[in-house]
Amino acid sequence: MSQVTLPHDAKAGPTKPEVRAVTLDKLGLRPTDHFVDVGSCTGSVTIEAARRAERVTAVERKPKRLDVTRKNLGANDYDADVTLREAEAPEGLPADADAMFVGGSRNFEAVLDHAVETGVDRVVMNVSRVEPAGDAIEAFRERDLLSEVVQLQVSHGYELAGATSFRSNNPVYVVVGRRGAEGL
Ligand SMILES: C[S@@+](CC[C@H](N)C(=O)[O-])C[C@H]1O[C@@H](n2cnc3c(N)ncnc32)[C@H](O)[C@@H]1O
Repeated sequence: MSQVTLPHDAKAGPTKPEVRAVTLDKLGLRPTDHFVDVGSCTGSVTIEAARRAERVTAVERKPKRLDVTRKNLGANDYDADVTLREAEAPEGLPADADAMFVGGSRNFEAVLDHAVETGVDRVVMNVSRVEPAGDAIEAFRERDLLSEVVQLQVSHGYELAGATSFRSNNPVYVVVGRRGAEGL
């Protein structure tokens, strides 16, 4: 399968490929799944999911960014039935999702409530700042969703004076939830 290509940019930028790889692994998408991407922005996660799941709903509050999702989807191959919704979640969330990625953190507690109420099986939320990460972990725990927290620190090599040095990205906290999880 070809790499995800993102010819259209959005201010918030995509979830980085290495972080997407771990995120998608933790979501454990199945061919029959309905996946929902909260805060689709560039569509990078939407596209990856649309290659794995049967149905995908992408929800994005900013119309210009939803347009970027649409255009980047158009530049990639995928098999899923994809629905795009301009809404601020929990508004616009489907009631029959199996797996959910929370890439946009507005109203995340209400989004998690919706996930619990509608029986979403797997929920992953990515957070890059420490205090919001703590809030997210606590919110998952309170809802019996908390299964795992992974801190990712990705560095890319570059040539420096004839040798290889590394430039590091900010750490990302991947909060992994499963319905009825027993906690950490
Ligand atoms: C960090 S970006 C997500 C990046 C995305 N995963 C990608 O690869 O391009 C966060 C996005 O979520 C959107 N957002 C934040 N809270 C939201 C909500 N409650 N509902 C819908 N969109 C939301 C923002 O407008 C922004 O575009």
